[in-house]
Amino acid sequence: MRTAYRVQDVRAAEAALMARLPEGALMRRAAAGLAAACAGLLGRVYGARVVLLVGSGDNGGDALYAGARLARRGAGVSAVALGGRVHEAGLAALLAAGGRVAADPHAALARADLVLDGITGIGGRGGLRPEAVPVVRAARESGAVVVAVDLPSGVDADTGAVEGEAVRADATVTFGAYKPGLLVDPARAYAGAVRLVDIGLGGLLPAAAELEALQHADVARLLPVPGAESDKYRRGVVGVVAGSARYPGAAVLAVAGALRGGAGAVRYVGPAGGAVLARYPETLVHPGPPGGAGRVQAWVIGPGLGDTPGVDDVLASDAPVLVDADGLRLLDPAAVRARPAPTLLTPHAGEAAALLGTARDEVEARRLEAVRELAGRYGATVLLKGSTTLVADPSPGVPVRVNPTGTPWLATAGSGDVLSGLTGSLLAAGLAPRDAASAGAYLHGLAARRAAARGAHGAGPAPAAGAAPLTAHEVAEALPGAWRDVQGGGGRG
Ligand SMILES: NC(=O)C1=CN([C@@H]2O[C@H](COP(=O)(O)OP(=O)(O)OC[C@H]3O[C@@H](n4cnc5c(N)ncnc54)[C@H](O)[C@@H]3O)[C@@H](O)[C@H]2O)[C@@H](O)CC1
Ligand SMILES: [K+]
Repeated sequence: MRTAYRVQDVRAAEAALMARLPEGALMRRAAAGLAAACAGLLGRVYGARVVLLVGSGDNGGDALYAGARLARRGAGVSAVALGGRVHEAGLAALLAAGGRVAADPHAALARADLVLDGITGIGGRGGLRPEAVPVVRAARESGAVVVAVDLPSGVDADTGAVEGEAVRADATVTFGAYKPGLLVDPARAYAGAVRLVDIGLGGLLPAAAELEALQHADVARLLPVPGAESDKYRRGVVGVVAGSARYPGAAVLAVAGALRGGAGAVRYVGPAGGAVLARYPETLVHPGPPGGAGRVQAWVIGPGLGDTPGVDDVLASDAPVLVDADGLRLLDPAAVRARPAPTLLTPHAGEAAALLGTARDEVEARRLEAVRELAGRYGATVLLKGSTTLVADPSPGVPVRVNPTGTPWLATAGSGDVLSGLTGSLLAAGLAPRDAASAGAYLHGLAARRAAARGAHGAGPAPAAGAAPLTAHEVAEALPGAWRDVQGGGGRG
């Protein structure tokens, strides 16, 4: 599991560690890790041209010390100062190692092989300052590898928000712990490949992280495994209320996901039973209303409903309920809060904005705040879909989960219906809402990657390149392969 911590928690841990160590020891550790990562990216350090963008704080100090290490190994290193002052000891170390201050920043950048962005780290406030913008653009356009020190300068470490311009890095070398902005969009997209350098903060960070990203082994532990005694009822029956005369396909896709989520049976309720049975004869179908459909351990309601029939009926049940799409319209916070069983809401940014009474852009810009706010308001677990899908628990202090398997290929019609069915099925199989949502998002993303990489049915690890457009059905059909990937472990714990 990857965990990310807020700046105040990272600073507190650093302060506690610094009190036990000689002056400057932490920065030397950080700089050593940073220089090693740069050397790896350069391949050959001797003769390489490195430019340091140096702000006025310790982030610039890290860049200067790392630059000194690279200069000692034969790199040509020059520093461009962008703040009112520079880290004095760091600059002295660079000069002593044979580095220099760039006479002409733009000329230095034009010839650079690698640029280290040490403008701001966790102390940065607001976006990039105007004077830094042309320099950062020149770095990006130079063709050099851009490595962000701790964080891409200009992004908000705690929220992942990006105001104005920020450094677009190929890689980020972060110290001590991940920060939320490295895992949540929009900032995550600026960070490139993120590498964590251990500076010894472990044990000094709070017990509960701000953010968690599950990996294969974590998801494998959550997935339901049928016991020898299991029958379909013990494995859980998921009820799917979806589709309409106008949108029968949503019913078929939600059922397609539900059949691959570990529940023992899928009960479809609604007017699209014929279309569902034609594709999945193993489904139990009922025309409705949901109250008369028979026993279920969890409900999914919303995909393709067109209107909101059955929502009140389902919310009145004492089983866990997943509400998606049309089911989210006009959803009353008081009715959700009053439920005796858990509720899981799965909006995309537009639906989340409607529930919060704000604009979609606002939600996109501040995803972490939006998902927490919704979970608090509805007293429900909330899965906010998007390029970095987030899952928030209604209890404060519980880490938000961020899904690491997302892919732009998932932005395809009907893929959300598959996710609803899959996640509802995991709920019916007995997973807690937060676990069902995060395991569902993880498998769904992995399935999309598999399907985009080489069609739905192949086995074995998916290649990284050569992806092609995919349909929601292919995502559903790739789910069993995604389960096998996760259960196989692949060493990605
Ligand atoms: N505290 C520690 O123990 C360690 C800190 N380290 C480094 O220190 C960094 C934090 O250092 P600081 O607290 O000095 O903060 P930063 O260096 O991140 O930034 C603060 C400085 O930048 C200026 N600044 C703020 N916003 C700005 C903006 N938008 N544009 C330009 N300048 C801006 C401030 O006036 C201040 O001088 C970490 O990100 C990490 O790189 C590492 O060396 C590891 C150890
Ligand atoms: K930086």
